[in-house]
Amino acid sequence: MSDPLTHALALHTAKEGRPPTVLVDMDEVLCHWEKHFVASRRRRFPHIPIADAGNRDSFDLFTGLSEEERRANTTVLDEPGFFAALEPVPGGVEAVGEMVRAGIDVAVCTSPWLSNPTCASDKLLWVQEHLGPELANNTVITRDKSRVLGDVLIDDKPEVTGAVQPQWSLLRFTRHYNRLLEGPRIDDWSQWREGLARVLLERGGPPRHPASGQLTGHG
Ligand SMILES: Nc1ncnc2c1ncn2[C@H]1C[C@H](O)[C@@H](COP(=O)(O)O)O1
Ligand SMILES: [Mg+2]
Repeated sequence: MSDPLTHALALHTAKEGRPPTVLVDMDEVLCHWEKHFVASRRRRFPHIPIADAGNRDSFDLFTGLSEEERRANTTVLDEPGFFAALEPVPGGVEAVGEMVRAGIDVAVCTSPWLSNPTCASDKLLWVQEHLGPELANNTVITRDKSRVLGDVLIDDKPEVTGAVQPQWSLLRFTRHYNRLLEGPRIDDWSQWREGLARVLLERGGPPRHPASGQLTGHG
């Protein structure tokens, strides 16, 4: 008997006539954005206190801050090179490689910090360096992930919304600001197989013939 992911991939491929497309977020999913932010902020502005990474309840960095704190945060986030220097989240690079080897169509899907002049190119450099040129080719940089086609989006943002109804299903990557929300999640990359299998199986109905769209296995 096959494991749940192999089973889910086979069902999806039989129904859709193609393997699933999995979109993978970068900040706080593939790379440690918050840790780098807090360290840079303490280095640049040692006199302005900031909570340790992992201690904010709100996703929004600017909620309830003084003008001085806002300016300090913006200065750090706007620094050229900030987004190329992030450490990988353990297991993420390996998980993406395993997905590709399992035949999954993987694309990186990430939002830029628009006021940082090198953010988008730094994100591409990060993908190229850690995941290789093929994944760099398959990287979507957008402020609106609802417009990106895919079956599953792995993301830490509490609610990923945009201008249209997304086609993908969200598989949450657990972080402190999303830990109380309902829905499928993985707590770290060691859980990606079970998490992805669950979301794919929940999305799939009975298999359909790829060419005719007819239900299969019913006489
Ligand atoms: N936890 C966060 N709080 C505030 N802003 C964040 C957080 N994680 C990422 N960001 C910023 C940094 C980037 O500009 C975008 C990336 O968003 P993502 O949803 O990870 O693509 O938002
Ligand atoms: Mg993120």
